[in-house]
Amino acid sequence: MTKPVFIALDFETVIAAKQFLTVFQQTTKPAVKVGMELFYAEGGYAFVRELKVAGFTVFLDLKMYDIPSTVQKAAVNVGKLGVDYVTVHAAGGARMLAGAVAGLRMGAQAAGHTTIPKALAITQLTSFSEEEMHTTQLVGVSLRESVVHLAKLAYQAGVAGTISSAYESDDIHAATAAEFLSITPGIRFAGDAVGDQSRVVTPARAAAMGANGIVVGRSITQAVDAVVAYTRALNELNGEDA
Ligand SMILES: O=C(O)c1cc(=O)[nH]c(=O)n1[C@@H]1O[C@H](COP(=O)(O)O)[C@@H](O)[C@H]1O
Repeated sequence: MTKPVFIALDFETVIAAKQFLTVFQQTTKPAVKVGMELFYAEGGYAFVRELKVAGFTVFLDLKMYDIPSTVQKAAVNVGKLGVDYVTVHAAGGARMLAGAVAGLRMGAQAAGHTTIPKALAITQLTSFSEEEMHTTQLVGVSLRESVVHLAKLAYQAGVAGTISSAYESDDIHAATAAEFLSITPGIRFAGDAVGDQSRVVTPARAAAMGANGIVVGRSITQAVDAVVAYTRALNELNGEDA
C-alpha cells in the first residue's frame, strides 16, 4: 500500500488554503491535514466538510486533551464530520484515549458514515529535543522511552497509531504491533530550514526508520512548486526516488 504524505494546510484563512489546493486540480487528490490554525479560522469547520465532499483524505489535527468525558463528547462531534484521522494527546491517559475512540465511533455512526475516524495519539512533539522535554516535563526517562511508553498506552486504549518523530517509529512498532500506525511529522528535504522543529528527517529516512506515513507542511506549502515537492515526498517515502 502506498504510504501517505499528509500535506499540513497550515494557512491563516480558508481562502489561502483553497488557493493553495488549486495547484492540485489536475493531479490525484493529496491527503491533507487541517490543524488548529485553519480549523479555528472563520469557515474552518465547513471547509473540512467541503474537503471530504471533494474526495480528499482528511486528517483533522485538533490534539484533543481534556478530562475523559469532555474529550469523548468532543470526539462524538468530530466523528460526525466524517474525517479520516484525528489527533488526541496520549498524555491524557488511557481513559481519555478510550473515550476519544468510543466518541469518534459513536459520532461517525450517528451521522451515517461508513468510515470510523482513526485516532492518532500524540506522544512527544517533534519540536521537543531530549533536553527540552526534560526541562519542561521533568520526566526521569529518555525521550525515546517516554514515546514508547505513551505508544503502548495508546495501543492498549484502542487508538490506531501514534504521532512521533520517525526516530521512534521502529521502537513503537516493536513495542506494539506492526499494523499500529506510526505517522511522523518533523519532515524536511535535505538542506531545508528546520525552523521550530527539533527531531527532523527526510521522507526517505522516515521510510527507512519505519514510518507508515508522514506529515509535511512548509517543505511543500512554501516550495516554489508544491506539486513537485509533494510528488518528491511521496516518491522518497515509497522508495521510488530515495
Ligand atoms: O500532530 C501533528 O501533526 C504534529 C505533531 C508533532 O509532534 N509535530 C508536528 O510538527 N505536527 C504538525 O505537523 C506539521 C509540521 O509542519 P512543518 O514543520 O511545516 O512540516 C504542523 O502542522 C504541526 O502542527
